Amino acid sequence: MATSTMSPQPVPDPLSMHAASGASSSSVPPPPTAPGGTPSILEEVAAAQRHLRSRLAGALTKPPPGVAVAALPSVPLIDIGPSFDGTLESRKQVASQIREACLTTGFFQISNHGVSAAAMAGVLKQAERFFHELSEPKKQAMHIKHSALFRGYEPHDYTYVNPDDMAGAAPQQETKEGFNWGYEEALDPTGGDGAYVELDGSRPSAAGATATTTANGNVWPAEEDLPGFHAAIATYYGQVLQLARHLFRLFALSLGLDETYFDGLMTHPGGIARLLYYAAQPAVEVEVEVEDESKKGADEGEGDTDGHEEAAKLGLGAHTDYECFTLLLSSTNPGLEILFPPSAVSDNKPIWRPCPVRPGTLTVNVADFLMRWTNGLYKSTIHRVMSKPGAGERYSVPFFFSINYDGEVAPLPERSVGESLFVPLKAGEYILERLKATKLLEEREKEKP
Ligand SMILES: O=C(O)CCC(=O)C(=O)O
Ligand SMILES: [Fe+2]
Repeated sequence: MATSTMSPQPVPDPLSMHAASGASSSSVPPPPTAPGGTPSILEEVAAAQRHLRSRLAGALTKPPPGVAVAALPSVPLIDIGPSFDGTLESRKQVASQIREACLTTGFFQISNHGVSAAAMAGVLKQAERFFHELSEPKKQAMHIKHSALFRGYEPHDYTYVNPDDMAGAAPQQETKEGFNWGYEEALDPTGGDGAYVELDGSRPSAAGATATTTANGNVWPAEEDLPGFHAAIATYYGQVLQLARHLFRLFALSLGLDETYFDGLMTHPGGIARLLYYAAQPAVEVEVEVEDESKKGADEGEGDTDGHEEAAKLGLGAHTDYECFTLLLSSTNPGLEILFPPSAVSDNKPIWRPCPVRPGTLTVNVADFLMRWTNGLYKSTIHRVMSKPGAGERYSVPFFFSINYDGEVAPLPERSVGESLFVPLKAGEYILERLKATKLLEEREKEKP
């Protein structure tokens, strides 16, 4: 079991906290006071699950009667183009918009981000080819059960991002299928610093490499099976990785830190990425409720007033992400939903809202490691994917940006985030434990020594 290096301290419920300064304190309970002892990452994993469960209980799926969609929280769009113009002034101006989004929704979308339209279209096209053109035996040969690091092909029912979905009276299978890979120096436009370590602290070993498995444990389809696949993935990954480094400098500025504050922690960053596929669900006949026009949404991709929500299938269970932040590219079919925290406008209940579809943008969300590092100041917000009948298939490419997995993280300065309640730990240890918790219980049993 991975445990963090820490002195005995209470275990805060990381997702229920608000920071000493600046955080929006939307009905968050105080952190539980644990009786002495050494808290472990496993306890934090359990706390995250408890938080998820409590937020899901009583969550609204529709605006309360009489509340206009426009009055509900949404996902801001930030034009980050000016942050590339070479002036600190412009970078600070973009950083302050990022700060506002991180303090409130924890989600924002970015335009003029520098990832080329060709790279985005290319990786989405490869996602389609992977799930439709590669034979079942070839996919199964890359099954993630062969990887200690969750690399390769993930059938829809092997992991449950919300473990509660696999248990209880009404277990719900996710519809998603995935293909996962991680950081490699060969995919990093900077070439890295030669010091990459994996989630579990291991160093890539050439001994493990084969024609389709790289030294760091990534598994790729053979070139003859999907010509051009690897090249398109590498192009997109390189661009999105560099964008993530740029964004992390803006995050540093947004926290009132020097913009190079995190630089030494992203020389060989963790960067798991996935191709995700949500199969189309056949259209069904539904009674369509006639809505009051004034309640209709101004957001793109609303799509939640069409009466199909009851028949929707769970694409990916409700969860928060684990790393620092996620950069998500998706096809134009809607499906991503965000659980906004309780507020007066939603009767003080959490409320599910669709994430707007804004072609050409990338969606950014704060994840749990950054949330705990910022002492709860930046919000890691629950989200899920629902596949609605007749909405067509959906592809997405999340990129989960982490600092170097072996980077020991000290609390951020008190002037930025208040007096931190979090204990230092290594990013890799934390993320690996969160990933393990998504595996089917029987799979975890099998792995016990
Ligand atoms: O497919 C999507 O739109 C979201 C994916 C996601 O939230 C995840 O993989 O963590
Ligand atoms: Fe996610």
